[in-house]
Amino acid sequence: MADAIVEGTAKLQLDEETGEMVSKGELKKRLAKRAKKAATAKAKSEAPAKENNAPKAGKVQEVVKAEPMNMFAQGFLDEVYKERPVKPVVTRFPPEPNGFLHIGHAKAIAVNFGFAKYHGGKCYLRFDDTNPEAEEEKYFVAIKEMVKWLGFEPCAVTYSSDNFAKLYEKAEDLIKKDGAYVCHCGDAEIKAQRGGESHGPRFRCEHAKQPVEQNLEEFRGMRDGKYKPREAFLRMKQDIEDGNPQMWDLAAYRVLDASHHRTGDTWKIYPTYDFTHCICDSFENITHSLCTTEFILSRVSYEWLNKKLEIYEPMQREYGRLNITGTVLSKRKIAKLVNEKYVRGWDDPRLFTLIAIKRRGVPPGAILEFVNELGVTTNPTNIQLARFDQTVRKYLEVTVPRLMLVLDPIPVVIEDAEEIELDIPFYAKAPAMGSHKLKMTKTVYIERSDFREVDSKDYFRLAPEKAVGLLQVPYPIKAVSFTKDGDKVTEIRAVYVKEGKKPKTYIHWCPEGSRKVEVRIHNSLFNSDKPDDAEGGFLANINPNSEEIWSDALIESGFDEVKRRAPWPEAAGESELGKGGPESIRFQATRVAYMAVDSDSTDDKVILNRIVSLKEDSNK
Ligand SMILES: Nc1ncnc2c1ncn2[C@@H]1O[C@H](COP(=O)(O)OP(=O)(O)OP(=O)(O)O)[C@@H](O)[C@H]1O
Ligand SMILES: NC(=O)CC[C@H](N)C(=O)O
Repeated sequence: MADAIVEGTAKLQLDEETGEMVSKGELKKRLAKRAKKAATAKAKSEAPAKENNAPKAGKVQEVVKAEPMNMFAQGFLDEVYKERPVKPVVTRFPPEPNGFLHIGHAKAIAVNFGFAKYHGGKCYLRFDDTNPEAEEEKYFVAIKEMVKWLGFEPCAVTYSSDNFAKLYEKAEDLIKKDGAYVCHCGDAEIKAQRGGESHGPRFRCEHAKQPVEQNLEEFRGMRDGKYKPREAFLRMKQDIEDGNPQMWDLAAYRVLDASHHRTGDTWKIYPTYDFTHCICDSFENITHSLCTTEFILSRVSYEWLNKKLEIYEPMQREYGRLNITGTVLSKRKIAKLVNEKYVRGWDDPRLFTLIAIKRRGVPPGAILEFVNELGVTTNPTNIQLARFDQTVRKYLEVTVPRLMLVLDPIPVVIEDAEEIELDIPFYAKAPAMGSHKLKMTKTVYIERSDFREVDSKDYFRLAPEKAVGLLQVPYPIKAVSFTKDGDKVTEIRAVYVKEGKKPKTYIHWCPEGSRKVEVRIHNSLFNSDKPDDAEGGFLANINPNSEEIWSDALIESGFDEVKRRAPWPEAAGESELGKGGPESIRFQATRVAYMAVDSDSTDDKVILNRIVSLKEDSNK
């Protein structure tokens, strides 16, 4: 029987409904029984009206495994390339260094870097740093790190501010071509010129009539500090009659009394996005300037300016934003969560900034797979958190080792057991992952929830006189007695069951001497799928149980080898960096969840984060 069990445990499967490890045959039986029950229920519910084939709200639909790089070979991005089939392709990812990147930016990174890579070209990481008031060193560093972590290497890291002198020259060129004028109007006047609240007729102000020489002189005056902020600004002379508001003589330069992160106090004037972006794209010979659809109207001014300046013209095309429902991505809102201590920081594993997703333990490859699976079109993609988790789960399933971790340990003394050494595969289905030795002791620890003081017919784990298998252990055990302190069971005594049928289920355990760890189980931070729309605002919608802490969990000693061999999986972007952070120590805690080491860990204290549950949470 012993051999049969050891051999058998390698083939055990998780019963997702009960969380038990059972044999293939038993699982088949259970599934058939449940399917029958579900079919009967369905027949009953459909009897009067046969409708509602729509997928159940909140339920994850089957994720079709996408071909890697699929998003470039077909659909929108393929069309974009066909519109301008040039080589080498040159793209850029242009974040503003005014905050941490979020999951939506992962799409932008995958699109821009991926497009160039797919076509054998190159992609710049360009910091769009024209707004000195909002920029900070820590964001530059974090953004660079995230791009690398996702496995991309920019051909160069550039800064819009590196071009301040050249941009200034282009502004003078534009003035000389009578394409810009210095305007002294205030907000109310500008609004009126653009039709006002009542969308009335549009008109230009008197400043638009100024001769080129005067504009040049005044613009130089702006540069030389003759004007205070808002006293003067450079305006492009576009087409005020045009139906597109992006052509209504947009600002090109404004006076700002701010010191710039890179250029210090050199400049008193700073170019706007509308002036800067298309020209920097042109300077860098960008072939395809890919951005999100809120810039569709801006495409007209983008093309107008490069044409007017007679410089190289990149092609701008727009794809749909990626939005995740059930969380907030806005910087202002996350700042509130952080400042008011609802979360541990910008990298709290319950958030969807990229630093948070990274800290939670999600591998970069899973994020790229997620973006690729969703595909790229011009429509915004609104995705439920559960869908993201499902992709991560599938990715981890075949790439990380298995270990036993007990969240809420309770000792079981197996009276007739002797210490034995077991050889346990890291993942039975992937022999290449190898195996590790584990000493099985006379006392083992099992999950409190795997024991019941009173047995019942439909219960298959440990109970008095009921046999249950311990994963990888030669014989099942049955409980013979237990002791309590008040309501709490403090010890179970058990014996081996050496004769008879194989047990129906197997549970995980840890031997004596296992390392104590803290486990943080993260649940959704908000109760609703739309926290922004919640009554009382998003803060009133916070889930009070979004972080559960198990401070006395135990991890088996195989953890040391998993730690030594990280990153898991090896092929991800983080191994290209030469080393992974603590979060790259990933594994599946059998029957518990996918786990990763948290950055709060020290040499003495290991803290684990739940990356994702083993199955979709039933309460979602
Ligand atoms: N949710 C998203 N989905 C896809 N791309 C995005 C998303 N958010 C931003 N991007 C793209 O990332 C690039 C760099 O973004 P940048 O940091 O300047 O964005 P942003 O629009 O200010 O972001 P946010 O306001 O959401 O923090 C831009 O090309 C932008 O279009
Ligand atoms: N064209 C773009 O990609 C826009 C980038 C710019 N930094 C923005 O989001 O404001």
